[in-house]
Amino acid sequence: MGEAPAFFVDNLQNGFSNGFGLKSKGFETFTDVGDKTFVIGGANSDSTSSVGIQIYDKSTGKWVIPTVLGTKPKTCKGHSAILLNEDRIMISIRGSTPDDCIWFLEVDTEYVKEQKKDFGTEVVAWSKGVTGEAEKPVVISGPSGVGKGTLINMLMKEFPSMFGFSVSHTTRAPRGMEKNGVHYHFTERNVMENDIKHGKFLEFASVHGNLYGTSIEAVEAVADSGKRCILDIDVQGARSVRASYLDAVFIFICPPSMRELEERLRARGTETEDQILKRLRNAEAEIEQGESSGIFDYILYNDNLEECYENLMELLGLGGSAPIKQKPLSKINKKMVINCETKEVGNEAKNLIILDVSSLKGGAPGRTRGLNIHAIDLFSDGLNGIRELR
Ligand SMILES: Nc1ncnc2c1ncn2[C@@H]1O[C@H](COP(=O)(O)OP(=O)(O)OP(=O)(O)O)[C@@H](O)[C@H]1O
Ligand SMILES: Nc1nc2c(ncn2[C@@H]2O[C@H](COP(=O)(O)O)[C@@H](O)[C@H]2O)c(=O)[nH]1
Repeated sequence: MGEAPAFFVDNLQNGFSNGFGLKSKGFETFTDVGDKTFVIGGANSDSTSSVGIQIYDKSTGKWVIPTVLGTKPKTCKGHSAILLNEDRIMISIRGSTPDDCIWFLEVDTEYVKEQKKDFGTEVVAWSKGVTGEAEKPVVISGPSGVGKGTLINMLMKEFPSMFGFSVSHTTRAPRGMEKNGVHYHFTERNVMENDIKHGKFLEFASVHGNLYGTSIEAVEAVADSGKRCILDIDVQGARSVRASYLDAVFIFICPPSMRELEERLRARGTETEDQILKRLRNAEAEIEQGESSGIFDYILYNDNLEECYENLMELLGLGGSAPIKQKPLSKINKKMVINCETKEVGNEAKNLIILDVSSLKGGAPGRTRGLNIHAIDLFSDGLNGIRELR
C-alpha cells in the first residue's frame, strides 16, 4: 500500500540543531517550499506551547518572522508536517483530541499571496481541518428592518443542530434585550480598529454610523461546532466576503416596498427617529446594489414572512429539492497514513488512520473542510508520523 515514508516525526523530535545555525528548542519541523524552509514549532520538551513559525530564506540566507493570520493551534506537544499542493503544510498535532488534530498552515495559497501584498511582509495563515462535507456558509444581506434577523431566528429555531450564527463585532450600543457574545460582540472602536489592522476580520464596514465586522474566529467557531455558518451582514460586507476566499452562498432579502420597510422599522421600536431616517436613506442604495451588483446568488422578497421562509429553506436544500452543490476549491490527490500512539497501562497500542485530503474545500480565512478520516489495521513495519500513500 505505501512506499518510503514521506515524513517521520519521531526522528525529528529528539532535539538537535536545526541545520541553519539557529538553536532548536526541540519539537520543530522543517518543510521546504521552493527557496524557503518553514520551521514550525518550538515547544519545550517538558511543557506545551503555542506553535511558532520562522522562515529561512535560502536565497538570501536570512531568517524571517512572518505575519501569522488565523487562529493557531493552542498548544502542541509535538507534531508532524507534510507539504500539500506546494502551497500548504498539513500538520498533525500530537496529543490533541481527534477533532483538533489536523491543521493547515497556508504558505502560498491565493489567500496568502493576496495578504502578502496587503501586509508587505511574509504571511502565513492557519486553518484547522474539519472532517466531513460541511456546507458552504450562507451570507444574508438586506436593508435594515427587512426581516433578516427574523428569518435567521426561524431557521436556527427549526434546525438548531444544522445552523450556527456568526456573531459579529460592532461599536454600536446594545439594545435592551441584546446580550454580549450572543447577538454581537459589543466593542470599543479603537479595539476593533486595532484588530482589523492585525488581520483578525474577514470583513468589516461602517454601517449607519457604526463599525460592524465578522471576525475570522466567529466563522471558525461555527465550523468547529460542525454547523453551517450564517452571516447577517450589510451589502458592503457581502461585497468584501465575495471578494475574499470564503466560499459562500449569497442571499439578498428585499422588502416589498420602502413604505413597508419604514413601517417595520418603526414598529420594531429599537431606533430613534434620526436613526430610522438614516437607515431608510441607506436602504435605497442597498436595495439598488442588492438587485444589480451581481454580488448575490439569490434575491428573496420578504412580503409574506412564511412564504419567504419557505423559499429560503428551499434555497438551502431544506425544502425537498436537491441541496446546493459545492465545487472543491483545490484538488489534492493524496491520502496519508497517520500513526496515533495511545498508551494504555503496561501496553503501547498503535492506531493507524487514513487521512484522505483529496476533497479539501475552503481554507484560510476559516476552516479547511472535507477531511475524511478512516481507521485502518496496524502496519507491522513500525511506521511513525505521516506517510503518503501512492
Ligand atoms: N414579512 C414580514 N412582514 C411583517 N413584518 C415583518 C416581516 N418580516 C419581519 N418583520 C418584522 O420587521 C421587523 C424588522 O425585522 P428584523 O429585525 O428581522 O429586520 P433585520 O433585517 O434583521 O433588521 P436589522 O438589519 O436592522 O437588524 C421586526 O419587528 C419583524 O418582526
Ligand atoms: N458588514 C457587516 N454588517 C453587519 C455585520 N453585522 C451586522 N451587520 C449589518 O448591520 C446592519 C445593522 O444592524 P443592527 O443590528 O444595528 O440593526 C444590518 O444590515 C446588519 O446586516 C457585520 O459583521 N458586518
